[in-house]
Amino acid sequence: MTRAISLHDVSKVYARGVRVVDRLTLDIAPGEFLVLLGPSGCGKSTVLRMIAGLEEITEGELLLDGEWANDLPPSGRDMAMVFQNFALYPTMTSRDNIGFPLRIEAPGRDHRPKVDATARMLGIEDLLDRFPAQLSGGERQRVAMGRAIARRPSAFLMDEPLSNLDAKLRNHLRAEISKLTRELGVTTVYVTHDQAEAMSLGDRVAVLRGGVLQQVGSPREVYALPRNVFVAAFVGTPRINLLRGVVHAPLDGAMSLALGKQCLRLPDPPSPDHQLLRVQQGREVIVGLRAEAVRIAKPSAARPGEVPLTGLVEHVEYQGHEVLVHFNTGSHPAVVPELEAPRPAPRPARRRRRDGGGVLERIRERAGSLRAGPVVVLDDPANGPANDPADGSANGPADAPREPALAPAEARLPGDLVIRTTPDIRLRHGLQVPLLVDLAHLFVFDRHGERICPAPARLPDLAE
Ligand SMILES: Nc1ncnc2c1ncn2[C@@H]1O[C@H](COP(=O)(O)OP(=O)(O)OP(=O)(O)O)[C@@H](O)[C@H]1O
Repeated sequence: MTRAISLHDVSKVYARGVRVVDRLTLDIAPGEFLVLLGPSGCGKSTVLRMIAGLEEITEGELLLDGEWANDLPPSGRDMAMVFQNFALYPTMTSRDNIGFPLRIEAPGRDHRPKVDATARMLGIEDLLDRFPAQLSGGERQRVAMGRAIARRPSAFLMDEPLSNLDAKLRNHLRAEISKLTRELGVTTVYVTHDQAEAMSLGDRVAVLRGGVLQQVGSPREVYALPRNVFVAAFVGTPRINLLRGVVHAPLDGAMSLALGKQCLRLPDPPSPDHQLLRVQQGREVIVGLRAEAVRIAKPSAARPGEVPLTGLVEHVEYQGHEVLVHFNTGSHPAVVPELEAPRPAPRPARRRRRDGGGVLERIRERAGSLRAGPVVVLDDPANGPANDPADGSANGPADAPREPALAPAEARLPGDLVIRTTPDIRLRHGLQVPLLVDLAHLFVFDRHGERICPAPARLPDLAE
């Protein structure tokens, strides 16, 4: 049996009033492999523990196969957990460790056939008589998996099960977990902060930031259509290039995105997606370009939808099958605080507006809190607050400057634009190189980090 797991508006507040999970809604289908992805401390394990019944739910409801389950004891949930620290009993052999949950469930019965079948499935038959201290990390994790699988639970809850293993073993076990859970057809919720792991394992990936769900979708969706700058930057390697830009939308000519010393000219007439950028005229935005959105080629080689740019080579990273080239294009990178800082910054207190608070403002403030603070920081510590020519103080709280920058831009790698190319192209430091940007792969985010191009599924109300 496999089960549906639903979380509706679930929050977790710890003793001292810290809200670590904030109104999380997620429906996980029977047999689905869902990955909870996010930086350290964003609340992933807390969500998993609430599903397991190891942590009380402060607000909201948990439904298992449609039945209210907030107060169901862990033993009544028929779920198995696998942790990152393997959690084996040191004085038991692998056979006894795997058979332990079976003995608890049905004492006195002969569980050898089930234990043997599980060991065969995991390829660990020859390890059954060893104690944990006589096993390698990978072998221990296989035994831990065996213990979770043996009693055929209706759901697996895995909390970073591979993070204590080396890279090669991790890749190998990742493939095994994927194969195994698919064969068993059991609903799996898997926690990780490793985006590559999330992308390769999940049917869907739920990205969390500061306890707030940012986006849930297939790996392809979250990569190709990230809802905000945080998701765009968290998913994909090398990290997406995020550049500060300004929209120029004259009434009688082509629109363009100014990127520091250069600009990207948009086609005229504009595409429906680009047309939506008109309302941003004069405003600062964040331009997102993945490494594959830019190629080295002369303007004369441009295909439809490609526009020129030039870059000065600052650093070349040879990776064997490909080369990452870091260019200086004269633009300014946008900073995403949680991705630059080793630990997420504490959630700052919300600032009160000087001009008092009406109902509309309170609604806006609540919407702001759903985003768990600014996703991106455009204020440059060196140059003072970002200026926004179109945006006077009258534009309301949505446009008001938010909290100051939390991470220095100096922590970044050299250059402002990283692109991927083939190893046969020889480039040296200091060379000026012609580039072509494929506008089909251009993202534009508003100054708060929400995607505005390609157009989001739900267009923001212009009054918001
Ligand atoms: N029992 C507790 N009491 C108070 N705060 C807690 C408790 N357990 C966790 N937290 C806090 O809740 C937040 C979320 O923790 P959680 O372990 O869910 O994050 P995570 O995303 O799984 O992080 P990691 O990847 O580092 O394990 C953290 O700030 C953590 O310090």
